[in-house]
Amino acid sequence: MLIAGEKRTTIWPDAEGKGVLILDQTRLPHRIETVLLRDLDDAARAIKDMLVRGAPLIGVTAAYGVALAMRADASDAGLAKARETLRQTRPTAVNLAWALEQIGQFLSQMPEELRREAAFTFAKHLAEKDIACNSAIGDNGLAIFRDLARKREGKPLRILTHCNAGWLATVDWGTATAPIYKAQQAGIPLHVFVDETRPRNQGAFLTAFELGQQGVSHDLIVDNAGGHLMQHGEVDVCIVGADRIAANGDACNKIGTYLKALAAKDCGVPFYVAAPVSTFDFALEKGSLIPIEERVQDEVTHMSGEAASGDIVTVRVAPKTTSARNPGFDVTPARLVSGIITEKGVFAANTDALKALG
Ligand SMILES: CSC[C@H]1O[C@H](OP(=O)(O)O)[C@H](O)[C@@H]1O
Repeated sequence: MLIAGEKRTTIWPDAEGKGVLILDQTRLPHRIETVLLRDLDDAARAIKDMLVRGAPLIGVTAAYGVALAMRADASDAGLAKARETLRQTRPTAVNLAWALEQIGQFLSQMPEELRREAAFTFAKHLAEKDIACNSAIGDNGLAIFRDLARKREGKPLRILTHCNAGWLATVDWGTATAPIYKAQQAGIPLHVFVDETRPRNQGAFLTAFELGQQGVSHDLIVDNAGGHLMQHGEVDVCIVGADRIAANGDACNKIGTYLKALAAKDCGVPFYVAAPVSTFDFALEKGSLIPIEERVQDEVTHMSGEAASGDIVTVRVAPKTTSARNPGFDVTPARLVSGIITEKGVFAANTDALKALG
């Protein structure tokens, strides 16, 4: 359960064996609520409707979704159906396809009668691996933050991040936030500028919530303020997550990331992408080939929040006659990326060393 300072987690098997519990991220920050996923359809819906989100967490949830499916039908056909149902939920984060391939290969090699228990064991393994992986990303990113902090001569290191690549986007630690939490633990003074990240407000709702829970100094900013702060020397480093990274280091992340990278380049601010190797898609030579999820218009024409009554409400903010475009992600070219922080180390984009990870 997520209590500041105690074990953080976003997904865990129900102790009574009824299914898998998740933190319902559509209710944060106003409500801390869990949802029990009982079957494949529950898991698919949780990913598609973003009760769980974030590339690594989507992958782990999909693995648990396969495990839930095996309880109903552990046949080859049942396994194929589970993989296809979950694959169709969201197209951009490659961790989804990666996790389904991993658990699919693992289960297809064993007799049906063993798959039910083995699937849950494998999903738990992926979850534990995610935690270790993100902790290593944190350690590798901490080295960068230490170097940058030295120039601050005791004043806070000022970090800008976009969307939520925090522990809420993973099983724990996060990717972009892992170096932040490690730096906090190491006693490095820091302050984080949190992009609100329209339209789903993952920054305002999730990253701000996380940092508040952990006691990390931060300011929420509108998405369009980041360039101004960088122009005025108020940002020392940008760090973001990723949903899919092409073989050349082009990084696909939440919509608006590309604009931050452009501003960072123009202002001489280091711009880092933090992601596990499982977020790389080495089959794609460049980022323009990454499928970009187009989500529903209502996410743009409406906003949700907590009313004075304490109810969570959604209101229309655009005229009824106004349509909307809602691409969920954009691609930051490798030339704008200072480095990619992985569990295996920090790599310059578009290099042979990076490609050798594949
Ligand atoms: C650690 S991956 C986080 C990544 O996923 C988010 O997308 P979404 O909230 O739509 O799942 C966003 O792109 C984050 O950077």
